[in-house]
Amino acid sequence: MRGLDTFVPPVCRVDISSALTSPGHPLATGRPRLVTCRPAHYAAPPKVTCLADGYPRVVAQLRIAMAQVNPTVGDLAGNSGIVVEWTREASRAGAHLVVFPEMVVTGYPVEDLALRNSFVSASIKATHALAERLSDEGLGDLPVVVGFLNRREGLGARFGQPAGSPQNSVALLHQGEVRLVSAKHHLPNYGVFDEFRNFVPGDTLPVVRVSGVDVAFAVCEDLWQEGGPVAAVSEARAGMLVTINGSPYERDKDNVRLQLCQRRAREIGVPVGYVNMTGAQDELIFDGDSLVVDADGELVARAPRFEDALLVTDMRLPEATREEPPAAPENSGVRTARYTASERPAAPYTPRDPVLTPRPDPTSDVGQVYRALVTGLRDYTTKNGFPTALVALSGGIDSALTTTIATDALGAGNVHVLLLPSKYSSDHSLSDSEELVRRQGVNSRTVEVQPVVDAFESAIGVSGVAAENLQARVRGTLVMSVSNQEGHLVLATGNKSELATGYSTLYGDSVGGYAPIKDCWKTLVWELARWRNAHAESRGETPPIPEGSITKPPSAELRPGQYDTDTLPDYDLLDALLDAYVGTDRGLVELTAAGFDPGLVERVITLVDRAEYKRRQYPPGPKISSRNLSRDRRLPITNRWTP
Ligand SMILES: Nc1ncnc2c1ncn2[C@@H]1O[C@H](COP(=O)(O)OP(=O)(O)OC[C@H]2O[C@@H]([n+]3cccc(C(=O)O)c3)[C@H](O)[C@@H]2O)[C@@H](O)[C@H]1O
Ligand SMILES: Nc1ncnc2c1ncn2[C@@H]1O[C@H](COP(=O)(O)OP(=O)(O)OP(=O)(O)O)[C@@H](O)[C@H]1O
Ligand SMILES: NC(=O)CC[C@H](N)C(=O)O
Repeated sequence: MRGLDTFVPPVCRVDISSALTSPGHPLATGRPRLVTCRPAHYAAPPKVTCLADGYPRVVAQLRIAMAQVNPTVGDLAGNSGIVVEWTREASRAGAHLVVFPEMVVTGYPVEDLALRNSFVSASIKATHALAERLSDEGLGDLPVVVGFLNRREGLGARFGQPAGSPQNSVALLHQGEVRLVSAKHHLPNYGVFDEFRNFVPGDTLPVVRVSGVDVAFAVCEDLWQEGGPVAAVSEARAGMLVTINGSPYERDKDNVRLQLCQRRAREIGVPVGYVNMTGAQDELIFDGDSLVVDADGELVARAPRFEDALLVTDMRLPEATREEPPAAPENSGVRTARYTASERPAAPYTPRDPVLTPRPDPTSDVGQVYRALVTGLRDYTTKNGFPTALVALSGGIDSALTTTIATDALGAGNVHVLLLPSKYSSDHSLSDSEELVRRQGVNSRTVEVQPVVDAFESAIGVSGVAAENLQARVRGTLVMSVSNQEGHLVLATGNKSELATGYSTLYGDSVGGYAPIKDCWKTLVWELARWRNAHAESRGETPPIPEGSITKPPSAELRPGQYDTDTLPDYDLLDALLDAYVGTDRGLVELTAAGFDPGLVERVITLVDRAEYKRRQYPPGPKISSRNLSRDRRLPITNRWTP
């Protein structure tokens, strides 16, 4: 039995060319969210493409629409509605083909919902209903490619589902029917992904002949791995490869994706289209960034980031010449193959090419992180049905930035802040908070915490760190009570440096439903605040964050004259060390060899390892790094191993 690495799947084809009429529409312009691309070479005489067999191909024209949209997990009806709406837009734009992201019908990732028979059945039903609805609404002639959750019949042993095993699949909808189905071949199982737990792999390459061009499809990770469907594209003599993706945002990943598409296009000698989703799902943010590269790897078209968009691109592609009957089995196009334990899950992709391409997106790296955080907060809040958010505002940078992200995501009217001074709060704590409230126009109220702290103290008698933490816990209780009473989502304000070292109070400042900056090192928190203020200034607006909140030395203000640097090293050094430890799994020996002081390394490693229990209880928050402190890094709490 061949392993996944070398397995080249058979091709399943469907030819729908004859059913298609010429689009005959001019490219629509000026429509909202429609990005049309007419690459320079479009107007030039068609290039004659020579394939591996040396035969020149006639060149056909294909107008392909890639819909970068924001589905919601589990909202099958809402997601189907999105597909219909954007298909209509693609039809207006005269597209020959419209392609949606990975598992757009169910939302992505569905995690263990994939293991529920009822959910798989609902997804299959919704996909068939979607094909019918598209036809009923006069859109049946336009081939629509969607990702959905399917099942492989007769292969249920591994998942204990008599009806069959779940598959992350792609479907072609055309003229009221699901015409072709095929499943993702490479299942990512690293970082945040658990697809080997949830799906069985597919074993076919789907190829659709549309307007005379053979277009092959693959699903996300299939592009990242050697072998499998992408390797079969040349053998299938397809004229273009289109991948449907649910590729989460990480800093610097846009370049990696572009280079990957470029490399694959050169390898297989045909253009590559890449459609990704937008929005956020729990901790993951999807930044869109859909793109098309030609057979030489040149960037032809690129959609905006973090925004829904329809990327319409005119391609000149080799016309399919082989007289070949569709090879798809009668109904689904899926061939069954025995799944064996020798098939391994996909390994992480390591870019091989040096980063040569200049960053095409003009937005700065920090600006992109900021947009990602806003997207994450907006979608978590709205998709979970919260109209408003609540932050405890201390005048420090963490709560100031958290409030600002909330204001940008939800609007000032939907953001509430509590000012909760205690006897240790500095004057600037209140004045900086009040200044932020004035600048942003959020809803604010002040509650003195001291009487409540005093009442607790007299009831149980606490001292030292326990007394310090009591203030934080009283604040946490007040914030949760207001949320409970009024229905706001509480935002925890902890940053990644605090989470890593355990520098927060359990059931105190760590309470909340969502933690917008939990994947941002403290040094990045300052950068983000400066970026946001500079961005406002560049637009002639008042900077939203008071300068004092950015420049003051960080302090928990739990006792007089307390500063973070009393117990933690300077944040530049701390963050560099934390990034090396958390981000790369290096231990004491390697970190010391890298130049960090051995005593400091030992101290920091101990802090990080001991705080695992706190991190497990911390709210979810948007992932922006290649290794967050949630699913990207899974460590035991009970652990006597020291690295
Ligand atoms: N393995 C484990 N599994 C489950 N629970 C475990 C545990 N180990 C300890 N615990 C429990 O955890 C509790 C101790 O944790 P906790 O109550 O949080 O308190 P603790 O970690 O002792 O102290 C909090 C630290 O965070 C600092 N802080 C607090 C607030 C804000 C900021 C800031 O600047 O933002 C900094 C504060 O100055 C102090 O250094 C104990 O009750 C202990 O029983
Ligand atoms: N006086 C206060 N009023 C309201 N909330 C407070 C107050 N002090 C602390 N908090 C809450 O507790 C969180 C932890 O704040 P703390 O002052 O301990 O240090 P921090 O981690 O540097 O945060 P920040 O930079 O926001 O001050 C704050 O972000 C805020 O949400
Ligand atoms: N959905 C997927 O298969 C995602 C995996 C892929 N490597 C990515 O992050 O883009």
